[in-house]
Amino acid sequence: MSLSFDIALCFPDFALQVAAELPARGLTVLFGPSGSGKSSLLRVLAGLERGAEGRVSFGGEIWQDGRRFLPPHRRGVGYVFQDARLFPHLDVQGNLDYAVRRARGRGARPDPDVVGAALGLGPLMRRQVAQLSGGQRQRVAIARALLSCPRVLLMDEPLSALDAAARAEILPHIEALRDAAGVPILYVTHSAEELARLADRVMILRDGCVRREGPLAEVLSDPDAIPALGVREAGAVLPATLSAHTGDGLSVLSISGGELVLPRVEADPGARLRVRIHAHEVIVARRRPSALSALNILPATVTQVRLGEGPGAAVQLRLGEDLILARITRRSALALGLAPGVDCYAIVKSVAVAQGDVGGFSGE
Ligand SMILES: Nc1ncnc2c1ncn2[C@@H]1O[C@H](COP(=O)(O)OP(=O)(O)OP(=O)(O)O)[C@@H](O)[C@H]1O
Repeated sequence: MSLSFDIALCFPDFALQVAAELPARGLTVLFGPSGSGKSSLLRVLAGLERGAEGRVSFGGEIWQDGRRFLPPHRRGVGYVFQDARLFPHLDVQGNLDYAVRRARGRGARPDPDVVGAALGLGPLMRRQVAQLSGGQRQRVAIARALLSCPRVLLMDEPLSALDAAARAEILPHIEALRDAAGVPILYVTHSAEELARLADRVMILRDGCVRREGPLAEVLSDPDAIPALGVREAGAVLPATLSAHTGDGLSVLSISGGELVLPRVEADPGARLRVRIHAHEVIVARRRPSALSALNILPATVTQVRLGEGPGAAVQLRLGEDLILARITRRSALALGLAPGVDCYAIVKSVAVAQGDVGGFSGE
């Protein structure tokens, strides 16, 4: 069942006005600068902002409309915060059992063993909360939210308090959760890496309003989305299938526009993946270069060119059925005569795609 809302919330110095419909399953990333209203929107949906006006409904059930207001505990929302907020006097099993007890009578409950396995909690069940690392605590918090049988899962920067190693450890678990949870997930982050790895859909908020909303591939390949993502972070995400590993530490991925050779990707041949290609790592050539160190030289066609006000230009390229972005200088875009319809080559260094840029594919 989908979650739809059209809400307004006014604080003395800030106004939030957002309307959207989240599909029945899949993960929507709410992305935007600090103070754009991301947490406030989650709080409204959870029923934690009595001052919010407008309408919120889930499937056919009205959560909020005019004077009607369903309190938080009757909405069936799972909430994961930046800090895990576990019960410190219980072990991991005790924390999960609490969620299972709370969920009683709320319909189909996920199997605790399956959730525990998906989040890698098996060996941790008898540990006290104080004996867990930050990443482990967050995994327990996510499992607990799921076992409470939520109809919607709200995750507010669940990885922001963790270091890079803990984030890398937990991201594959959230990918698995996204594909298995079967409920709408709204996930707040400032991180373009989490956005690229996890989102099925993206909603970019700024100053309390939605600036852009749509499927991940569409938003990330849009030159207009670059300012919202930041020029160093912008880049498209391509679906890929791992074809083979080579003897010299590389992996070959098949994409709709050819093959990508990357540093070894830890997955089995046949695995469906998504690969993020940073716009500033793509070089554009009008002729196929030779004697070049870069391993990926892919035939492409220019679909859009946006000249910036400064020295930069954003070029959208079609590679097979997919779109990628190249961020080059305005001078190069003009010198090469790049314009929609022009055939060219997109050149991507293998090592420009890091481990964190390759994630599990979501069966959208
Ligand atoms: N209870 C409140 N009373 C008054 N103003 C508030 C209240 N809660 C939030 N605000 C204001 O609303 C705006 C949006 O805050 P919110 O926490 O939703 O932003 P955010 O996008 O989640 O930011 P961050 O990424 O820093 O967490 C901010 O200007 C904040 O100061």
